Amino acid sequence: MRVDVLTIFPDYLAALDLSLVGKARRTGILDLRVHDLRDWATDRHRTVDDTPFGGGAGMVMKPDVWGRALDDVLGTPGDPAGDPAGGTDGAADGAADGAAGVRAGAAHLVVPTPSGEVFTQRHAEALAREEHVVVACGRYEGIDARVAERARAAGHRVSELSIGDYVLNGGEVAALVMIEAFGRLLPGVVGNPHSLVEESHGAAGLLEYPVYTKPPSWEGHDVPEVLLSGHHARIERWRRDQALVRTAARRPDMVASLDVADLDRADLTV
Ligand SMILES: COc1ccc2nc(C(=O)O)sc2c1
Repeated sequence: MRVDVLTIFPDYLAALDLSLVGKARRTGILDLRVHDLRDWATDRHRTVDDTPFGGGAGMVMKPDVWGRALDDVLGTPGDPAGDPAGGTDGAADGAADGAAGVRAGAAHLVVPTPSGEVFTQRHAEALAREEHVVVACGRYEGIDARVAERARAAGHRVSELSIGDYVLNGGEVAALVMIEAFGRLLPGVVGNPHSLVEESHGAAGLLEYPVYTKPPSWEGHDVPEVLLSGHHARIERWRRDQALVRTAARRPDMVASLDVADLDRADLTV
């Protein structure tokens, strides 16, 4: 999988050299390239912003600079120079803003923005199935709206996504979050793929149960007996019940999509 990140702060993405995503880069699972948007500016000050039409505070990122950068990085759908050979239109619904007009093999453009759809594990799963993702990190008051419009018109899937109901100073932190979230789902990145099922927001659709390790008793706090019993069926049931209780208590919004039979059977007194 190829991921390109465009930003005026390339060093912000240095964290992606570390840990599992860094290992995925070194082993070739993830081809991650970070670009300085100012390389596509044409004036000697490498200007990327200008005043907003209609007035208002702050500056807006210039469409021409982004257009040149995205032409180089997104490539033209079906153009081997721009997209990895054999790119498939693999993004499932949910990660995009409508499949209409998307061309097979076109790179998926992700634009972090506070005005975007909230990024969830479902988006991560869909993006992990893409061959080529480009992340456009905005700064100032944002990127001229015509940039996303032009990419859609060229046949690219464009997803404008927010990592939550708060506002950051730019798209880089959101890019780090999203790239880690979908990068870790790529085959071979996480050692034990089964752990992807049981983790919070994973395939089970629940928050994760509490975890413990040695010592069995620590400063008067004991590990639940069942986990020391060696009775795997009881342990599995206890973990499932804990996940249900936690989800019901902390994320009632997630409970709606659960299997009612599971809820009925659960020992919610745990
Ligand atoms: C100007 O670019 C920005 C500014 C704030 C911001 N906040 C985000 C969020 O996901 O909360 S993405 C993002 C991009």
